[in-house]
Amino acid sequence: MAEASTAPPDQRVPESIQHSVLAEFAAGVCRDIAGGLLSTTGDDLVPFLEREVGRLRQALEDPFALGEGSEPRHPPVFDRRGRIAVATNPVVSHRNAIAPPMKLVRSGDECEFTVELPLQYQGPPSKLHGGYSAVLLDEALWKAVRVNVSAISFTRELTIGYERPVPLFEPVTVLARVTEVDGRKTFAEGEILAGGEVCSRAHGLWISPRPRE
Ligand SMILES: CCCCCCCCCCCCCCCC(=O)SCCNC(=O)CCNC(=O)[C@H](O)C(C)(C)COP(=O)(O)OP(=O)(O)OC[C@H]1O[C@@H](n2cnc3c(N)ncnc32)[C@H](O)[C@@H]1OP(=O)(O)O
Repeated sequence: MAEASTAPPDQRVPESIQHSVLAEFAAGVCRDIAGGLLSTTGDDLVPFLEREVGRLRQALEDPFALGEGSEPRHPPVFDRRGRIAVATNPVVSHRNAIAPPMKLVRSGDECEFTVELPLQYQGPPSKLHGGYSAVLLDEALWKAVRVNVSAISFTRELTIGYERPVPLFEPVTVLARVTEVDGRKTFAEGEILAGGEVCSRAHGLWISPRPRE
């Protein structure tokens, strides 16, 4: 994820808001195509693809169809060196078609995210692939560390417990919090919940790299 820019406000956005909205809309269409390719077969396939391409074509021809005044969630920014930084994060970026995207709803001592996973994340039928549960938890626990510890840290260890399957096609909650800070080491834990029940638990260690000599 791109770190917030310290550039003056008039230099923060290197493209028009409309283009940023269009890019995020296009990422959404890509997500819908990715899911639709797994659930649409035979005679339905071509009409499905035509519909999705049509949505994109319409957005290109008439950007206002995307909703006047709508704001991009993750517009590119200039970084401290003046380079364009696009939010590439594969879990939370609205501009990355790979990301579901998982949305931050609360940030503080505990971080809370919500996400609804479509078919392209399936492991067992209608359930989330376990590796992807780890991806969601890694991101959420990293965020809790980022919010509560000043130095940027990287995941050194991550342990996941799978207690119940995580359902697809419905909102799930991901919670994360720091449990201990010890010098460069930060320990954190978190859970994925569906319908108020814990599905997966995680704990791990994040380390900020040794300062350069
Ligand atoms: C740079 C600018 C970027 C700007 C923009 C950033 C944006 C960033 C966006 C990222 C968004 C990603 C969100 C999801 C999070 C990821 O996915 S992060 C990516 C996955 N993780 C990685 O690639 C990390 C790979 N590992 C590494 O690079 C290095 O191991 C680390 C983590 C930097 C640590 O290296 P190190 O400083 O050499 O660590 P080391 O000296 O071995 O250990 C440090 C201390 O921890 C202790 N320790 C090590 N392991 C353990 C353990 N298991 N238990 C207890 N203690 C331990 C050691 O004994 C040592 O203790 P002391 O000797 O200090 O007492």
